Amino acid sequence: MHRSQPRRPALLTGPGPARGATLAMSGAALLWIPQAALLAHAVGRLAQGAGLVDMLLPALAFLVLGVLRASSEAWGARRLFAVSRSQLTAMRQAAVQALAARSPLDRARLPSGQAASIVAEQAEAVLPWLLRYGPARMRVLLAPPVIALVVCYFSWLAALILVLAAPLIPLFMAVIGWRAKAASEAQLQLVGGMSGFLLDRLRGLSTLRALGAVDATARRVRASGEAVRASTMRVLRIAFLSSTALELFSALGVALVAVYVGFHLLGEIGPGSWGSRLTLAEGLFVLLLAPAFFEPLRELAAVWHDKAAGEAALEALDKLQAAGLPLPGALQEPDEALCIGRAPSVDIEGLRFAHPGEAPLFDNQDVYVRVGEHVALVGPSGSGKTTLLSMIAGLVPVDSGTVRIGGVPLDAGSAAGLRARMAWIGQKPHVFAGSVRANVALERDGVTVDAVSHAVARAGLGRIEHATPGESLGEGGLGLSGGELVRLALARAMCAPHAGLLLVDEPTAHLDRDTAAGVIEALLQLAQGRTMIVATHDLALAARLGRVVRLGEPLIQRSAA
Ligand SMILES: Nc1ncnc2c1ncn2[C@@H]1O[C@H](COP(=O)(O)OP(=O)(O)OP(=O)(O)O)[C@@H](O)[C@H]1O
Repeated sequence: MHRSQPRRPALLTGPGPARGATLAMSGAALLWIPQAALLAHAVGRLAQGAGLVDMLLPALAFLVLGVLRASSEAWGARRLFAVSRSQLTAMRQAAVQALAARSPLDRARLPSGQAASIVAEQAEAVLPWLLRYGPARMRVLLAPPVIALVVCYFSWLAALILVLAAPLIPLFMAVIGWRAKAASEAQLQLVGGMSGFLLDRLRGLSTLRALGAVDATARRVRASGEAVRASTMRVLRIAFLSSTALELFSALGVALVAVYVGFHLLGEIGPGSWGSRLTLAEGLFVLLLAPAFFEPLRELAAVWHDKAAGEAALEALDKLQAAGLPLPGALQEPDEALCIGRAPSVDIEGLRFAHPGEAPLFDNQDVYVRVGEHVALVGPSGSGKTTLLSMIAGLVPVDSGTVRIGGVPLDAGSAAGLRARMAWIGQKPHVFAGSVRANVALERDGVTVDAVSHAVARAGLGRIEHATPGESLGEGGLGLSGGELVRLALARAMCAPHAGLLLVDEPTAHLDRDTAAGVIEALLQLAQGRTMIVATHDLALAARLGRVVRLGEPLIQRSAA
């Protein structure tokens, strides 16, 4: 697919809120022209025999201009920092919102470790680009042309030397910059890949240990680290090369002007100053302006790789915002006013759905679950049980057909409100690093301490809590058994009294008979007075539910409902 150019931050594209700040920072460089004039004038006067008293006024003016220059730069830098920070925050928010707006079933989403690395770490590279590259670029557009004109007023030959030396610098910078950008992109990709790899392996540490794959994983981590080191060195080499080339050309330019002015003052070189000979003060003035002509170019070169890194980071942020499978109603507040009843019915009509790039999973499927009914959804592996539960939860948009929960059509407008009245109980609930209670409460509004205590006791989680009082559960639930994880999911659902529809995905898979029996009891107790659909291969569980339905057959004839 053709990738569009990354969106440039407004600071670099047009008049943004920080345009004034950038101008103040860049314009400050021009104040060196009157400062140099004062300096040259004072030296000229001294050479003509003036006393130190005559120097007081120029010295004072020089000082005032210096203070003005420093304060204008400081004000601009502070203002630019504030605006750039808020702009970066906005970019991060947009990326996170785009991630949140994608369906959890979207396989094209970046691994969470990589996404986290881009948002938290790589995105920071945008800041130096805005803070240093932006003002440096404007200074290059402003200062050298003005200085060249001023020098030209006194000596066209000195101006010509400056103007001829200048293009060599951007030319070399551009050539080196292409390589720097490619190297920076490769570097960011490597760092992101390594972060993602590390996070995924840390999550699966117990599995790796069980499979005896810890050594192999350690070797891969070492190899990734080595690749990142080599790529960092590549970026640094290019950065050093670019500044060396630049220093060389600017030193040559200044030296040529100095040679010209020196020989001109000695009377060795006549032409180049519009027919009249330069005075000492004029020669000195030209000489003082020559380094200031190259200074912005040197500054730009020093921050050139900031642009490359910033653009690469912006591209990575853009990648996070690429369109994908949407999550219906992702960024909406749940509609509190939706009225679907305490234990809603589920009515699916003419459902058609295919995962992206795959054969249709459902073709004109009808499903109906009555108010308060408990249904077991069975079928061979891959028949679409989990996918169907996901569509009832509004986690993925249907291709065609309608899903109604409690009579309310599930669409982008109603999905958030309907989801707030459902609970999902899966085999692998995500466990956050935190206490058992924090993992049950999940900082949800209205979940009281009493409700959490009650849920922990009813779900049989008290044993883990007492075994590790006040201790944090590991990220991803390391060390928790399959049965304990399902109990945690049950306890979470118990703390959601408004969830009238329970969607349960294989709650007893991989559990021994006794544990499974305990989970089934807890589940049935939780489901009292609620509608429940359970995807399962467990015949013992299916037998305890009101109705068993094979996928591919209508759950109930609509007329019989
Ligand atoms: N996020 C996804 N993206 C693409 N295809 C998917 C996705 N999730 C599932 N599938 C595919 O859809 C089909 C149905 O999968 P699903 O998990 O819904 O079946 P299931 O009946 O729940 O299976 P099981 O009993 O093994 O859990 C499978 O072929 C699966 O590969």
